[in-house]
Amino acid sequence: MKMQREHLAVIAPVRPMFDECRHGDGDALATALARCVADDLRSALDQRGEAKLALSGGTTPLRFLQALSREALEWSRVQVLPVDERWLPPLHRRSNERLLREHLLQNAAATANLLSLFRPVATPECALQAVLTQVALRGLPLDVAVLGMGVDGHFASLFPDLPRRDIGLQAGGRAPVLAVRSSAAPEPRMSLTLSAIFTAPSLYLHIEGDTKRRVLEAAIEDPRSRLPIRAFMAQAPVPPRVFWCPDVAAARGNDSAAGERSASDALRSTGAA
Ligand SMILES: O=C(O)[C@H](O)[C@@H](O)[C@H](O)[C@H](O)COP(=O)(O)O
Repeated sequence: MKMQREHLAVIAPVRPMFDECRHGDGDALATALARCVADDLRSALDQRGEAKLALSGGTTPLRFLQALSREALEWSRVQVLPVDERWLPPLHRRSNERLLREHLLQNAAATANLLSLFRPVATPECALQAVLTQVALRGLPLDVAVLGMGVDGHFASLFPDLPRRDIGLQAGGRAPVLAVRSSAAPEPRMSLTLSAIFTAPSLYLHIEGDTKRRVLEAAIEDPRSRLPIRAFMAQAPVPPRVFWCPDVAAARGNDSAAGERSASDALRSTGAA
């Protein structure tokens, strides 16, 4: 994979980057990120009369989504889509669609339009062509993409054991959506690929805790790293803006032993452990 070294040079001074992107705690981080994303959406609405926003699931985004839902803008002209979906019914507690409906599509953002990556069929593979067509026609190009990251260095549902890295983790990958099965995920997934995520001129990475910081630092500093987040940071057409706060997660107990194990596996895989 060709690494854009000049780009890494931009973000490579990692510790200063973490000084710049550091926010006191999860609440301050969520508010700051919501304001930046809302400004990006307003710019897109001013320029084109529409805006397209891709958001991650998981636990980190909750306060961010709630803060974003309170931002005043023309939400009825905003298309929101998950960067990935667990292959579960939209009412399931682990559904990312449910997360967005419950935490973003409320308050000012109640009128936003949600593009689902889920279809009521048995597997993501069965729905892939339909979802791919809809994402290509209605979801892209994005204006803003906000990614999270697992302690194993995954983002979206692009995990370290992804078999089709050429499609999922190459900027020039031939498909915007991929059906994913991974030993790291309890259910099959549908995920945007880097080629779809990179259509956004505004890229954000939203992470909390020192464990994720160490994984990200190691991935940025090691050109041999095969962690998915390395593929994102190294190929991004614009420098991703990292929003990070220190170990709030540890205080909440999110940096669990399992999380530490995955992180040390990830660090070992980059030779940084
Ligand atoms: O569907 C998902 O789970 C997300 O899209 C995923 O990529 C998430 O961003 C990371 O797993 C981090 O999750 P946490 O915020 O819960 O650590």
